Amino acid sequence: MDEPAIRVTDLHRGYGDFEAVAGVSFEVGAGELFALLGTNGAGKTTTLETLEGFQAASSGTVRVLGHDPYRERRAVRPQIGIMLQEGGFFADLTVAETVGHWRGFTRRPRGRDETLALAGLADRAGVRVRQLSGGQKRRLDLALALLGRPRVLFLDEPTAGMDPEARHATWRIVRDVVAGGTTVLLTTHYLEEAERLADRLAMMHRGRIALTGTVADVLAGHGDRIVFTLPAALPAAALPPLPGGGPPGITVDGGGAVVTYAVTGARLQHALHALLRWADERDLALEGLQARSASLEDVFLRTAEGAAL
Ligand SMILES: Nc1ncnc2c1ncn2[C@@H]1O[C@H](COP(=O)(O)OP(=O)(O)OP(=O)(O)O)[C@@H](O)[C@H]1O
Repeated sequence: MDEPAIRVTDLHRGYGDFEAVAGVSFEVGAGELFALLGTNGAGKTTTLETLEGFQAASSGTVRVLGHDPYRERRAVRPQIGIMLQEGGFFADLTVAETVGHWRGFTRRPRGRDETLALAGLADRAGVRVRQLSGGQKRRLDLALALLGRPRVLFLDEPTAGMDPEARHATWRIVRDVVAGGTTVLLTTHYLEEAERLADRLAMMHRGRIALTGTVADVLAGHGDRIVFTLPAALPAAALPPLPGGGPPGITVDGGGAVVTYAVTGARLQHALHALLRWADERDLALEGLQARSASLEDVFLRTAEGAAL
C-alpha cells in the first residue's frame, strides 16, 4: 500500500504538566481532504503545528510525505503549503506585489497571474493589502499557501470571518485544489464546511479524538432530530415521551426555549405523528417545527458535553 501523505501515531504534546494532545492517531491518504474539528482548546492547532514542523512531538510519531516534519524540515517544507490563522503582510504592497515578493522565496513557484486567478483575486491585483476586506486577506493567505504547488496543504480555519458568498467561493477553490491531487488537512469551526468538503474527519475533545470517519460514519447511530420552540406557558415537564425518542433536551436560544428530541431506530415518522396528535389535542402551535437527520452540529454538541458517543 502507498505511504499515506500524513500519518500521526499516538501523538502526545505537553506544555509543562499540561497535556494538550494526549494520544492522537490518524492517517490522511494522498489526495484526500481530512478535517480536524473540535471544541476550543481541544488540541487541533497543536496537532497541526507538529505536522507543519513548528513544534516537536513530546512522544509518538508524525510523518508528512514519509518524513519527520520537525527533524527533516528541509525535505518537507518545499512540498507543503501552510495557510496560517494570521498571515503577516506588508500593508502598503498591492496584492500582485505581495505574490510577486513571495515568489522570490519559493522554489518552483506558480506564475503570479495563475496564482491570483486560482485564489479568485485576479480583479484585486492592483489593490493595496491594507484596503482588502478580511475575507480577501484570507484569500491572499490561501494564494501564498498555493504558490509552491504543495503536495500537502494545511488550512487553519480558512474561511474565518468570511460572508457566505466568499465562503462558498473559497470552498470551490479548495475543491479544485483537491481535484488537482493535493492532500488537504483542514481545521474549522464551521461544521457545514467539514460536511461539504471533508472525505473524512476527526472530532477532537480534550486532547483526544472522540470520533472519526466519513461524515456518514460519524452521523450513523445518531438518528434523527425533532426540534421546535417550547410553547409559552408550557412547562418542559409536560412534554410527552415519543416512540424511539429519549427525553427531550431543552436549550435556551435568543428567541426562547428550544426543545430537541433525538429519535433513533427509524422511528421519525411515528414520533412526529405522536407529537402532532399530542399538540392537536391540546390546541398547541409548535413554532419552528423541524424533523431532520442528525447534523454534524448535533454530534459536535454531544461530544462537547462529553456525552457517551
Ligand atoms: N504555548 C503554549 N503554552 C501553554 N499552553 C498552550 C500553548 N499552546 C496551547 N496551549 C494549550 O493547549 C490546549 C490546546 O490548544 P490548541 O490551540 O491546540 O487548541 P485548539 O483545538 O486549536 O483550540 P481553538 O479551537 O480554541 O483554536 C489549550 O488548553 C491551550 O491553552
